[in-house]
Amino acid sequence: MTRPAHIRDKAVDPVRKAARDVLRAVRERDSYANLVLPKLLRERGITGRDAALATELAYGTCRATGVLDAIIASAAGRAVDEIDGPVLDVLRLGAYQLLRTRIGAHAAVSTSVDLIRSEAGQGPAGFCNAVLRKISQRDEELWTDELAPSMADDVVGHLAFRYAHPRWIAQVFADALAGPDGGVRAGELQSALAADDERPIVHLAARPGLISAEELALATGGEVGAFSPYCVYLPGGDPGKLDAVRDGMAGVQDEGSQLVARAVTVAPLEGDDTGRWLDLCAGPGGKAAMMGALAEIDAAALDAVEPSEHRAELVRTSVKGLPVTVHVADGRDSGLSTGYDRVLVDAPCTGLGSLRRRPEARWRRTPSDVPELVALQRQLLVAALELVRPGGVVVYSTCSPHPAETVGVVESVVADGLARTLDARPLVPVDDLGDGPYVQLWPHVHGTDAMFLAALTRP
Ligand SMILES: C[S@@+](CC[C@H](N)C(=O)[O-])C[C@H]1O[C@@H](n2cnc3c(N)ncnc32)[C@H](O)[C@@H]1O
Repeated sequence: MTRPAHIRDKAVDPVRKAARDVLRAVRERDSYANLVLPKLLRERGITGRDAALATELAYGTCRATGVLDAIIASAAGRAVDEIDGPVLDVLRLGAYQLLRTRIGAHAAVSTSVDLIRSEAGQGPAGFCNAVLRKISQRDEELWTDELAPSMADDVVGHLAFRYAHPRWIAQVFADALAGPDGGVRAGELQSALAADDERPIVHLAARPGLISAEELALATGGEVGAFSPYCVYLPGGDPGKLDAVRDGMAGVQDEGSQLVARAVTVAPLEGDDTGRWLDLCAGPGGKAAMMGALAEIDAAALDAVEPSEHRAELVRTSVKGLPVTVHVADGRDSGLSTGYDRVLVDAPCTGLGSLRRRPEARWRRTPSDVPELVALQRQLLVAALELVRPGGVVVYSTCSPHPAETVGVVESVVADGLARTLDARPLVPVDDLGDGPYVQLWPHVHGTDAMFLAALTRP
């Protein structure tokens, strides 16, 4: 029997309800959790510790979805696609609390049952209660022992389950860590997946020429970054509320991305830098803003290309006041004239290197996304090589460590005689980058997203 509205609403915890509503938007509308949640918290006046808990529950549940589903299916005795969506959202939220937080079992189960009952009535609430109680009988370790392949049979499959990644992505990480020539990081899969399963801290980029990283750290209570001279690590809080961010003195940008943008501007050239710089895939404009600020200091000018009008508008906003011209065009056929000294191709990619910053992304991507992206990446790189002058430099980067998107694209262009690789390691102030000539950053080693970069020139 469904209860009257005033009783229904009373029982529901607003923090869990907010997290549940995010999960629902992700499942029903393919929304991005990190766009939905902040808006929802603002609208409902959820702040402080409650906001932190809602964030942990929503993002944590999104990150762990595939593993939670395997456990729910086992406990429920049926596949998750046979469970009603709204009930599944709450089961995921409850299972996450039971397995991956310190919230007591009683609170995790009862708040979940309340959520279901308020919406769907007593029957589904009873089902939810039974499934969550069954899940609560074991911890995550025991469920992993029960449901994951053993380390002896399948290391990658086991670690994928343990650290909540789809198996194919864990395999991509393993391949990338092994590297094209035997790899210095083979054997680091467990650390890599563990770091990718953590919620990352926010990185700020101090706008070069306006504020130093030290000043920004003082102003925000943050800590100066380890590698990028512009980076500040922010321990917590909403970066959108910081004066420095509101005033355009700083932006939110992963330290790895800062290093890529900077690398383009410090790469040695043959001949003088004539000040013609290009960002061929600019939206939403994080790297264009960094390169534009450095261009201003070096008396250079940056052209920024982006085919999507909406994203081009984001670039215009982020480069306001800088010597940057935004072009709405396809980078493969931009209409720009050749002769650039420095070109960045920050190619559209699977984003497998920044999964930790986009909670639901790992469960949405599929291996079938890769070939089309690789074809586009290659075409963009070829276009960049036509736009750069002889002796100029093209930096090719992806926020993905997938070997097909990184080394595969670069080496296919080199094999066709269209480019020669340069050693990218001296462009990045990071030790321990292996044998080169490429740079592959990793969350578990550098605390950055898994950015790849290669430096190329015309042969
Ligand atoms: C990885 S993002 C670039 C991120 C950006 N450099 C930054 O730091 O903010 C790739 C961008 O390439 C754009 N893109 C997609 N197809 C493109 C094409 N054919 N030519 C140029 N850019 C393209 C996407 O719209 C997206 O904005």
